[in-house]
Amino acid sequence: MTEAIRVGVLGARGRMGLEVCKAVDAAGDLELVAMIDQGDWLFNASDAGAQVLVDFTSPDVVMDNLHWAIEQGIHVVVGTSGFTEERLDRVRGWLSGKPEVGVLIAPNFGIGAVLMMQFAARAARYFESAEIIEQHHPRKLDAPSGTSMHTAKVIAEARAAAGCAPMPDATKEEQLGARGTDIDGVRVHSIRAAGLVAHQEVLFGTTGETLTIRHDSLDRSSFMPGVLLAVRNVINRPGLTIGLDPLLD
Ligand SMILES: NC(=O)C1=CN([C@@H]2O[C@H](COP(=O)(O)OP(=O)(O)OC[C@H]3O[C@@H](n4cnc5c(N)ncnc54)[C@H](OP(=O)(O)O)[C@@H]3O)[C@@H](O)[C@H]2O)C=CC1
Ligand SMILES: O=C(O)C1=N[C@H](C(=O)O)C[C@H](O)C1
Repeated sequence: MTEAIRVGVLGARGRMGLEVCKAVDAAGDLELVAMIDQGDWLFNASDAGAQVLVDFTSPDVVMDNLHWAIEQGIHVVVGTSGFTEERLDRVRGWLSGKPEVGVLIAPNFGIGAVLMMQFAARAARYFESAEIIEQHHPRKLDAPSGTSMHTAKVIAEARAAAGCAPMPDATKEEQLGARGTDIDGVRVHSIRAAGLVAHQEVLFGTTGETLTIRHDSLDRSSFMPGVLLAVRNVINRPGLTIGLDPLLD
């Protein structure tokens, strides 16, 4: 019988961390060996022999955690948001000194959310306008969401590759924030309201028609199949993997 993969969770007492601990614990091929949260010693994870760390902490601390794990030769699955191109380049730099280590960073582990981003990229070239409306629970620290920023990026790349003209928008006078924020030329609007979990609409428009692509995470369990898929694969994927797409394909 193959040995279980030893997994440590960072942010283990948080909303996502708790769910990940339950999911890892319930998986026969994985063993939960470390639960680490604010104030705990990261070396608890290496002392426990963790082969993979799962990070759901905060954008403020995730880079330090990642750097430490890569230095220790521990593979990492990251769900924490806040990854700019500059941050990704820093991770690539750290990995160049540890080529055997795998890091998988996904803006969203929901399979439906991954498909929503793929569908949005596919639709992007056929519409004059594209705007994103993301909605989350009010305890979320960052806006716009990592998912919406990644979606804006893939839409912008698809539009640039197809040579699309700039989106029409005659706005001349704007109250601050009325048109959302501009991410790679795509407007992103962030809503925070009690009762929500994680939701996103991508609204496309062109002459005489609109297309709305919507995804809803109604419960944090929606992220778990994607997280477990990443944990099982990251040990055989040295270097940096961004998003779940290569694992699903
Ligand atoms: N990629 C995806 O599919 C998803 C990503 N996310 C992202 O995951 C992140 C976490 O979200 P969520 O679980 O809702 O947030 P929470 O605030 O509920 O959880 C974060 C946890 O991390 C702890 N923490 C803070 N600093 C450290 C540290 N240095 N080491 C270990 N633990 C630490 C926090 O402790 P304390 O509260 O004491 O600060 C808290 O318990 C966010 O960036 C969110 O956007 C969320 C859902 C899905
Ligand atoms: O904080 C959250 O809850 C979520 N964060 C991620 C993001 O910023 O996109 C993923 C999902 O939207 C839930």
